[in-house]
Amino acid sequence: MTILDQLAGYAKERVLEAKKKMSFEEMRRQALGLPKGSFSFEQALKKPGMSFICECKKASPSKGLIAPDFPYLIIAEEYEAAGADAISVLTEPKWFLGKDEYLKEIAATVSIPCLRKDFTVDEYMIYEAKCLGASAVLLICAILSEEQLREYGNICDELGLSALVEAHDEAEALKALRAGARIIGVNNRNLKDFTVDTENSRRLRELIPPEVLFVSESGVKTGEDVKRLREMGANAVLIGETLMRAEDKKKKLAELKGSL
Ligand SMILES: O=C(O)c1ccccc1NCC(=O)[C@H](O)[C@H](O)COP(=O)(O)O
Repeated sequence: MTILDQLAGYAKERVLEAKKKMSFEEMRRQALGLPKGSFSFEQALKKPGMSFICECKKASPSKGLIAPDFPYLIIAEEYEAAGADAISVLTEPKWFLGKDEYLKEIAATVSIPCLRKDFTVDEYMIYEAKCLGASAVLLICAILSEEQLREYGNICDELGLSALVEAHDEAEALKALRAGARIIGVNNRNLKDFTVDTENSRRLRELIPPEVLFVSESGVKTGEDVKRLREMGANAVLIGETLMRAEDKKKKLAELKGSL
């Protein structure tokens, strides 16, 4: 069983528990009662040049504990002040030590869009993301059928949320396109052995039409990486560990933007 299977299996258990606290009907009712979102995440990625999605992540399956102290609100404010275009907030509790509260508080504090970075396995999680203040959710091709990608994309459209549809290989990128994805994230991390190769973005970029926003995820460490990804046509980079480990996040983001 891959780590993704385990993450998806546990997400299904979490949804069952969450539904005991608030029913699907009630969660949906509350989400639909909120003002429709303005697809602000998608808009943020449409600006000319490279957009930066900066991640708040305490731990991960591949790296274990990354940030023992995790002043998530300060980190989010630093990202915003440093010129991040959007913030990715991990809410998965077991392997990433994330919490829904992190997203709720960050989204209420910053004015840039927030992505709920979690392992969406049920439409309940999309309505929940809206109630937590997210502007976008992650849909992973490896754990969702094409039909689910399409259905969940429609729910996002109804709520005004953006869907970042994640692909790891050619077959998944084509599946995302068939399902109507408007933003495709290519993960450079091989989730079987955790190796990272940003060339994965180059391989898949060619398959994805220019009108579909292209996000390169994972393993971005230097300004040179960012420059290379921009040259290969990425609209945005999603950066976690490099920023989380940086003492001075403003300086690190400036460095990453520097060579553009
Ligand atoms: O990072 C992991 O170990 C991981 C394992 C299994 C599923 C997902 C995983 N990471 C999620 C991410 O997509 C990254 O947090 C994100 O792309 C940022 O990556 P990085 O800049 O390398 O921290």
